[in-house]
Amino acid sequence: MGNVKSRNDTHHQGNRKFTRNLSQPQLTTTAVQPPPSGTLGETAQQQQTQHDHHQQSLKQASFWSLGSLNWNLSFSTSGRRHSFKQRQKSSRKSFNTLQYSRRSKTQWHKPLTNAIFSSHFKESSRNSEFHIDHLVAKGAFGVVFRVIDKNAAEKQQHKHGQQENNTDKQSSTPVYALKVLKKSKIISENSIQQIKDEADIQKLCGHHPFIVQQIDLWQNRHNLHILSEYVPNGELFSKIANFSLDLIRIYLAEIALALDFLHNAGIIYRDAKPENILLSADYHLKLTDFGLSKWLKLGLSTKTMCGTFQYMAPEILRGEPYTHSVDWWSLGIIVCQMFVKRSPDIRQFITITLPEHLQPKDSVDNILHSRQEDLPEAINRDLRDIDEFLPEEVAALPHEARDVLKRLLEFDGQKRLHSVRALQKIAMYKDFKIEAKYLLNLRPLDIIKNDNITLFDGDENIRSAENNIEAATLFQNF
Ligand SMILES: Nc1ncnc2c1ncn2[C@@H]1O[C@H](COP(=O)(O)OP(=O)(O)OP(=O)(O)O)[C@@H](O)[C@H]1O
Repeated sequence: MGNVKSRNDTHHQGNRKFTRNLSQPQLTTTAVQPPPSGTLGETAQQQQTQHDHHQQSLKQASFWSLGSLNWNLSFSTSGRRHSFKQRQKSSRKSFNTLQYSRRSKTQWHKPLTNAIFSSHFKESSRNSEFHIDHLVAKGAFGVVFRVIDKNAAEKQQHKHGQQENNTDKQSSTPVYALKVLKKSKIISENSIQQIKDEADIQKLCGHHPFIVQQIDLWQNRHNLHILSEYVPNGELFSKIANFSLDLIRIYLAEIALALDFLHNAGIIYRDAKPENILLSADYHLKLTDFGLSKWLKLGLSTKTMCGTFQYMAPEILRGEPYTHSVDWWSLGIIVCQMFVKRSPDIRQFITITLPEHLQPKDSVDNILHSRQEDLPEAINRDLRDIDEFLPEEVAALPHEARDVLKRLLEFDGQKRLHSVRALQKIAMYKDFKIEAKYLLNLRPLDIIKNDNITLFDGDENIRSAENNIEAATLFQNF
């Protein structure tokens, strides 16, 4: 089963926040223009030279220089975004103020747009220091590339050149993930503070072993750049087809440690889902994307409605104030998906709690097109019993698995399991230490092999030169 197929599994449906399909080129890049045919006064030889140059460029596409790209991105406003945030009035006001201040101008004044972000993003551009290796993903505000540090790569080549006949010439290539965000999109979506919080939070917490580390931040005229460590094995469910109890025990503990760390640092994460959980080289987990995270002291509550529908806790869907325990609910949904490859059916629940304009379209359509007598009984009442909501396959799971699911997917946020300390005490973690050091000494790959777990070949869409050209094209036209 390939990578693409896995995205069509039930537990992935309607939950993507970016497109990875690079198979449909849209426009040609500025960096690699096809040779102009029959330009006036051009000799056949000149045309041939240009053509050869073009072919050469195609071959070298895996070494795109960021500096050579035209950074004029255009964002589609119709693009689906599955993580969402209901904006607060106070921040909307500040956006309006910004709009009025530029009313008479046709373009953003460079110093103004730079100044908006300069507290977090330095102005010295580092773009020319990196080659785009390939497009990793397209997110809500920008794109993520795998990039290579040119200088470090050259130094390494030089070193290898001196180590003739060295049997092991392979060493780690200096690669990073570069997230490029369009400033105008951030401003127009009133997300300036959100981006700054994202940068601050990742900077503060990135040293945690199960959180993606931030390396650097900078801006140029049009874009913001977040350089992070590159996590090579992709998203959790894009790579792993099925999970054993032993593997789930490790992965649940790792994400629990990351969330607990954030919570104790005064941060609520609010977007725990498989797309934001990446697999490192040795198949440990790393949490990424702090786009919905917010500074919130442990014990305090907030009420901005945000997240990804499938993973949002009942109290958020009800529009009630909520606490850090919403992250543990999301973790429960992910663990349920790992156990039975299905999500709990939250649609009935959403229908009775979300205001109509916030309901996912398919669920509203399903309801509208159903005859009254076909509507599930639960629609007209509140769901209270967790067994009504969990997939039926859960009943066949071992006791400790059912136990952890019920504790994480507790409807009452206050009763819900919401700390590593509490997790450590339950049956699933008997004789198992939920500590980073202990976990890092375990080898998930051994478990994957021993338990006959299927790994998807996740890199098929990003390796060829053609796809790298499409990556640059997509980047330009995004
Ligand atoms: N450091 C990284 N290493 C490898 N892949 C990464 C890294 N960071 C992000 N990605 C990939 O890029 C995807 C999008 O990244 P991210 O979620 O940060 O972007 P985004 O614009 O915030 O997306 P959205 O707002 O739509 O959730 C991730 O789901 C992951 O697949």
